[in-house]
Amino acid sequence: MRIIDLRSDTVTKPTPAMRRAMAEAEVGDDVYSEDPTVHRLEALAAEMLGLEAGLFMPSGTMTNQVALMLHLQRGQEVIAPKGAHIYEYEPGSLSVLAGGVIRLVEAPYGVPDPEAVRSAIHTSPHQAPTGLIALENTHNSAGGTVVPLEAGRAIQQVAEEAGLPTHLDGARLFNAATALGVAPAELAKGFRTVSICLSKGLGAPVGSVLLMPKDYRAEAWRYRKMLGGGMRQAGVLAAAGILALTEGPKGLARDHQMARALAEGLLRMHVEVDLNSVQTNMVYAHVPRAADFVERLRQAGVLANAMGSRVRFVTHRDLADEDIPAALERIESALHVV
Ligand SMILES: Cc1ncc(COP(=O)(O)O)c(CN[C@H](C(=O)O)[C@H](C)O)c1O
Repeated sequence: MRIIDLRSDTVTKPTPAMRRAMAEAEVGDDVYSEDPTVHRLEALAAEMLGLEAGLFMPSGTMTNQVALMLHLQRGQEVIAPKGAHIYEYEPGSLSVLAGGVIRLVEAPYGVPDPEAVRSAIHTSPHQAPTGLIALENTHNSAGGTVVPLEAGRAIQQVAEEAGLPTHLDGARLFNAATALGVAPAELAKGFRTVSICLSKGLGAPVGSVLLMPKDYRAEAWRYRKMLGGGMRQAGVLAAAGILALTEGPKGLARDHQMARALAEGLLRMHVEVDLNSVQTNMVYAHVPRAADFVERLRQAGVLANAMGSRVRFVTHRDLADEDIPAALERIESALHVV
């Protein structure tokens, strides 16, 4: 039986073209800044996102954490939307590495109200001083929801008035750009630092890029080295990353269509899904005893993740057209197993 893997878009495997590019990549020691393919990837990412410099890293957790280390002094606070990945799934790194604390603000569908952000900014000497405002686009635990341009701009305005920098966790920024029909650079505009993942829907096997002002790069490089992220002949990975940027976005609309079809199929089975939150390649379903249900799904040949009281399904490029209808059949059977 074909296993249908809906756990995450991180499960995407490199395409044959990526494997060829990896095998043929021109490489050098990137710790000595001598890998030409890494340089090409970083320059391409910076150009596509409209920021001055990029730094290639092994993961999105590392690009986020290096950004937090760049922005925060010890004891400072970052304001972020409730459910932010930097809080939920980067195991306390913010406190250990940047020495910071986090203040989560309500964020319906991943979009905080600008006034809620403004009122969360600390000014009293008795409180942790606010050092950064972070957003996440798309917002994973809100459902893979997008932060529209005007909403992002409004929050950047609040940050600017308070003299604060902003960071964008853009692990799935290209999904947001596809859903909104805008260029990724439009969504990145105005943020001091932007993290993008090559290894999710864009399909690269490994890696993320942190985009930033060029005068930040030396310090970011040092933090990456401090975390053990200095890589040697990383051009083998960067070659796939270049194809992820140039070819990956083309397939994202299909991922979103598959997620929509999955959500509508679940609703037909009376599974609780908020269709308004299905905006890109994720579907969160409220199913009683989510972990048990995910186990029954595994036995039926569908892989998904239990995220608290919800089950998350993520569509991606490696799914075949027939996988969503097949998954729905298996999900229905798993629903009726007592
Ligand atoms: C918004 C966001 N920002 C950062 C990251 C971290 O990227 P990696 O460290 O996994 O490369 C993720 C990964 N998300 C993973 C997934 O969705 O399967 C898990 C939850 O960590 C993310 O969703």
